Amino acid sequence: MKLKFTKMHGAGNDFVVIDAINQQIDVDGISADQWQRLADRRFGIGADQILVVERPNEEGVDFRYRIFNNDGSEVEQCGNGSRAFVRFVVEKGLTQERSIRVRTMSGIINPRLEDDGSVTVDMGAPRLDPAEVPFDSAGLDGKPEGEETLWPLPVGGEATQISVVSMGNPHAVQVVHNVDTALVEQTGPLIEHHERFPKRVNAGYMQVVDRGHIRLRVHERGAGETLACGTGACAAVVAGIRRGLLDSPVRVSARGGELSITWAGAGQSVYLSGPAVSVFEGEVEI
Ligand SMILES: N[C@@H](CCC[C@H](N)C(=O)O)C(=O)O
Repeated sequence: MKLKFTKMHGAGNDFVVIDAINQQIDVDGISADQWQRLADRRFGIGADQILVVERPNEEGVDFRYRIFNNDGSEVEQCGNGSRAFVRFVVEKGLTQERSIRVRTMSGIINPRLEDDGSVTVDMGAPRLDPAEVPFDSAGLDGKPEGEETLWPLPVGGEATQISVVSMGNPHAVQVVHNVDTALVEQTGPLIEHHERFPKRVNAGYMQVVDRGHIRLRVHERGAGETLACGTGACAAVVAGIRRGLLDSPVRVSARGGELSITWAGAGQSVYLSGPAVSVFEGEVEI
């Protein structure tokens, strides 16, 4: 089967975007191996995630957005991808609107393409109950810090203090002194596969620069460390505000670019802003 695709990125988090509206594709018939090959940087196009654009099967939303990590797993949410998504559907003429409602596996999000080409996304409210992440906290002695609970997660023989946040997808966030020297490659995979996270987890490492600025690295579930993670940025800022370390809005410096996060507190939506760029188009055999 031949597929037309667009290669895009948001702050260096890169995507293969596939239009499954104008192409007849049996998305559920594509195996994890085939997604992996498409995303492979040597044998395929190369991407952290593959994003599929579909018509919704319900009223009140404009599109259905499906997300596959480069290990072939389908996941609930992708923040940077949602910015690429709205840019793609506008540029391809799939909508006349610049603000759209999009169904993901974990709910409805609302990305808006601004006149300067940047995108702001209403990502919905964070879910803060550990059971919703999901995180198994049974028997762990969580310590309150501000409105947040810090959990002592044993990682590589050390008790790492983590916050757990769901942005539709699961995140474990820790504060580090310096992101450049944080042991992301070593501990990221251990946290991702930790037995306390039954659906695995994205592991975030946040350095607080000041109350309105963090530096962030994220080892992503199913993709390894990426140059930026949109939901990871939302989760880190939510955790930082709840711990009393940050005030909204917060600038997030990732290795691939800058994001901005706004959050007014519990029960409120998190807003993610940043770039979305088309790189090239092509056709691939899968
Ligand atoms: N890059 C993303 C998140 C993609 C999904 C994640 N790896 C997961 O498995 O939950 C973002 O920008 O949010």
